[in-house]
Amino acid sequence: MGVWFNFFVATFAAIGSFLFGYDSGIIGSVISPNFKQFHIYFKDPNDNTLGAVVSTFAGGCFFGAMAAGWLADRVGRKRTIQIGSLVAVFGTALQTGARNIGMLMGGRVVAGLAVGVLSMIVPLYQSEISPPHLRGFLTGMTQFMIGLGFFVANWVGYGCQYLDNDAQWRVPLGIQIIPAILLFLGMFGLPFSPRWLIEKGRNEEALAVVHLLHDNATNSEFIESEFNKMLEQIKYEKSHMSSKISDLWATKPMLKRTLTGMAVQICTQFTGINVSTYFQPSLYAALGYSGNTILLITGINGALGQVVTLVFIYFILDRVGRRLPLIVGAFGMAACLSIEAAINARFPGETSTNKSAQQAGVAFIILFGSLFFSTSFGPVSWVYQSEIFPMRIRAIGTSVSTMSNWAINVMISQISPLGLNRLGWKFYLVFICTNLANALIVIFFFPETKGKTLEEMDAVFGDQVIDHAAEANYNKKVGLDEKEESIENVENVRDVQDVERTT
Ligand SMILES: O[C@H]1[C@H](O)[C@@H](O)[C@H](O)[C@@H](O)[C@@H]1O
Repeated sequence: MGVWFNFFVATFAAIGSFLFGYDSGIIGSVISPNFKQFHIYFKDPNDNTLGAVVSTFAGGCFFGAMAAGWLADRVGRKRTIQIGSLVAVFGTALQTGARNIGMLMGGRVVAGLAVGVLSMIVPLYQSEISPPHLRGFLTGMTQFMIGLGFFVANWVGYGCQYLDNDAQWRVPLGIQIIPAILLFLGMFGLPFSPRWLIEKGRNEEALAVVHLLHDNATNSEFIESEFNKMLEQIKYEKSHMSSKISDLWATKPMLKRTLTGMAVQICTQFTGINVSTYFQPSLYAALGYSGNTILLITGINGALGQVVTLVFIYFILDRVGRRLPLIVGAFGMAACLSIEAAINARFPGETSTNKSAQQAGVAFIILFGSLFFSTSFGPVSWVYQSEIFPMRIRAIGTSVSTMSNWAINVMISQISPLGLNRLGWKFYLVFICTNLANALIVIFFFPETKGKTLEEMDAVFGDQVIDHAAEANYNKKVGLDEKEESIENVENVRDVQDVERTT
C-alpha cells in the first residue's frame, strides 16, 4: 500500500494530538468571562479556582507522559494510544457532566492523564512507522494536529459563547468525545509498530507491517534492508543491553541523548509559545485592540500557522534537517520579540493611538508564532525527541522528554499572568534572552538526525554501531550465509571492528 497508507496511519494516530490541542485550547474559552453560564453554574469561582482548573490538567499531562513510557514497552505503542483515548473518553464524560467544581477538576486531571499519554506516544508511534526520508513529515503531523486542535477549539468556543444555558460550556467540553472514540476504535485497524513487534519476537508480523507501510513495486530491496537493520539492531540491543531508567545516563552517548531530548522540549517551552498561545487576547489588548477584532486576529493567526506548519513539514524539514530550522527559528523569535517589546514600550495600548504601531505589533506576534515557531521548535521538538533514542530505551527517553515539556509548561503558564501584569512589555525581554540561549544550545549541542534510520542514530550520538558492510564482509570471509548468520555474528563483527579500530 506504501506511502499513502503510511501517511494515513500517521495522520489518523495524530487524532491523539488533535485532542491535545483541543483540550488545551478549549478551557481558555470556557472559563473566560464571556461564558457567563459557566460562572453562574459554578457559583462564580475565584481566580485561584480557575487557575487550578487550568493547571490540574497540565499536572495530569505530566503524569500521563510518565505512565506512557512504561505502558509503551509493555502493551505496545498502538495499545497505549488506545488506552490514552479511552481515558480521554472518561475524562471528557466527567467534565461534560460536572455537577460541581470538584467534579470538573477531577475530569480535567483525568483528561490531562490522557493527553499526557497521547502527547508522548503519538509522535513515537509515527516515527517508528516512518521510512527515514519521510520521518520529519510524518512525525511533524503531531504538531499540525495539535495546532488544528487549538484552532478548532477557538472557533467552537467562539460559537458556543452565544448559547444561553449549561450547553454553553458542556457542549464545547463534550465535543472531544467524538475524536477520542474515533481514535480508540480506528486504532484496531492500524498496524502495531514494527520495531515493537521485533522487540517482542514477533518478527513475521513485523515484516508484514513493513511491507504494508513501505510497499510498492520498486522498493523490495529497501524493505528488506530496512527490516534487516531493525532486526539486527534490536536483537543486539536485547541481548547485550538493559533497559532500565538508569540507562538514560549510563554512558556518555546515552546521557547526551537524554539531555538533548529534554532540552528540545524545555527550549520549546522557553520560546514563549504558550504565553502567546494561552494569553494571546491579552497581548492584543495590550496593543489597544478589543472584542471581536481580537478573535478575528486570533483566528487568522491560527489558520496561518497551520498552513505554514504543513508547508514546512512537507517540503522543508526532511530536506534541510532539524538543526538549521531550530537555529533560524530561535533567532527569528528573538528578533520578533525585540520589536514587540519596543512597540509595546513606545506605544502602549492604553495611551497610544498610533494605528501603524498597533498593526506592526500584531504582525510581529503572528510572525513569531505562525512563521518562526511553526517552522522550528513546534514540529521539530516532537520529531527530534522521538528519533534520537535507541529502541531499548526509546519509550522511557521519550517519556522523560515529554515530561520536561509539561513540567516547564506548568511553570510558565503559572508565572505568565503575573509577568504580563507586573512587568508589562519588559516580560518580553525574558523570552528574548531564552530564545538566544536556545539558539546557542542547538548550535553547540544538537547533532543532525535528518535521513538516518532510527538504528543509525547510534553513530550520530557516538555509540557503538553495527557496521552492515563490515558485517557482510566478515560473513563472506568466514564463508557463512550472510543473511542467516548476520545476527549471531554481530558480536564477532564488533570484535573485528574493535580490533580494526585499535590497530
Ligand atoms: O502550542 C503548543 C504548546 O501548547 C505546547 O506546549 C507545545 O509543546 C506544542 O508544540 C505547541 O504546539
